[in-house]
Amino acid sequence: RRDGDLHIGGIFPMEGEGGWQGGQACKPAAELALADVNARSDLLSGFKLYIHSNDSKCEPGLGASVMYNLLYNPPQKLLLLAGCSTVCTTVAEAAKMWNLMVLCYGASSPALSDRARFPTLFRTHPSATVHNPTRIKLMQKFGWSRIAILQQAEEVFISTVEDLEAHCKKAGIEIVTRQSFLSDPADAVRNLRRQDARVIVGLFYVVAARRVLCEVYKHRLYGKSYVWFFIGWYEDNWFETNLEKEGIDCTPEQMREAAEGHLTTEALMWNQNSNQTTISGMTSEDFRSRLNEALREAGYDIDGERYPEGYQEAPLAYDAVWAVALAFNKTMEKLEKSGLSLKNFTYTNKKIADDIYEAINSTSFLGVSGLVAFSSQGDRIALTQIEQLTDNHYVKLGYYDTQADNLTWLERERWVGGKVPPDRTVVVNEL
Ligand SMILES: CC1(C)CO[C@@H](CC(=O)O)CN1
Repeated sequence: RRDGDLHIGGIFPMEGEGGWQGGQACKPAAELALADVNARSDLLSGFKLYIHSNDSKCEPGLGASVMYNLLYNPPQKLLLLAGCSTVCTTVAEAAKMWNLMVLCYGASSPALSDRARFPTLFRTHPSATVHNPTRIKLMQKFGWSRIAILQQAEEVFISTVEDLEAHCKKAGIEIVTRQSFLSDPADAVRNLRRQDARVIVGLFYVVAARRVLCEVYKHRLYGKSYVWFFIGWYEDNWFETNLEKEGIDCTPEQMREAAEGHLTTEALMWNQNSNQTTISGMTSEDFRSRLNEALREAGYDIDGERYPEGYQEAPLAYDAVWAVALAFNKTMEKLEKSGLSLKNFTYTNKKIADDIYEAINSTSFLGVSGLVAFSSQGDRIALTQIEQLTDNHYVKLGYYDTQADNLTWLERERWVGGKVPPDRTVVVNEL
């Protein structure tokens, strides 16, 4: 019989001004998973898993101090869960000194895909680069081989664009111009028109996206001769809210007109097949109901559509705890063969750390966020979803499985001009 307790650290972004406060929904989701794995007699039998957590406010410094407090206060922790790219960068860079795995449920930065800097990092949240093969696939599908890029000067978008450029080069797609801006996109948008850009990939946070869209309206860089790729994880009506508050001098009608027809790409975070039973015995819709119940109890007005931040990513946190439990289970079985257990883990014991690494590295299970598996860089392997804004609401156009290079297309796209916009000015020779 094995008995005892297994402890991990949880660093959740709950409050804070900047960044992503996704811990608000992700912490409750992780706690649901903790209850579920502890209720399973066939998992970690004889052991109970505990999460000791604190708020990072999505600030790397505070995240670091939360980590030190977790490590220098008993009981000893076996692994760290964390959210936010900035916090994961700091925590994952330091954790290797304690032989600790770090599992990030809310970090999209491409910079984290680096085994040299982050040898023990895994993430159930896909890298922002997961959009790029999908963008290329769509360009090939619609015959666009001449594109432009408009990006906000933020680390996550800079490294995503570098990855996109590499994909374009490989696919023989020409980038006629790459414009970036800090916070005011006016000049950058004007330059797009000068370069006669027609197919434009836009990479910016949602506040900058509203500024871009108003400039696009003013420069008439929309309609039947243009195609915009935006990021798909903004809130649904992002282009008509907060206009006054953010000093956008376009009306909701003008914003809607400029937005009509744009495409979006995003990583799938909720298993699409809603009646498929996952490892927990729940479907992703069962999970949604349980999460909503937990959030109501925490005081969120879910029925009034007042969702906490991180709701979209909650399945990633839920599945992260399952990945830990399954990896510990696998490690325990292996250690038992040599008369050891996870209770023998210490911060200086690289041997057991390597066993835990191996176990996480070979993860493969169906979670509420879909198939959970990691690349050799510890990145989440995920499907992407493509949508188009038609008559002011988002229509699902299809899904893309990069690994299998399989595009599921629903034939629902509609073009303002009734046909696929060309990627350049088409000269019609008079006969
Ligand atoms: C899709 C998004 C909003 C991207 O940023 C992640 C947070 C981060 O990368 O810091 C959370 N999920």
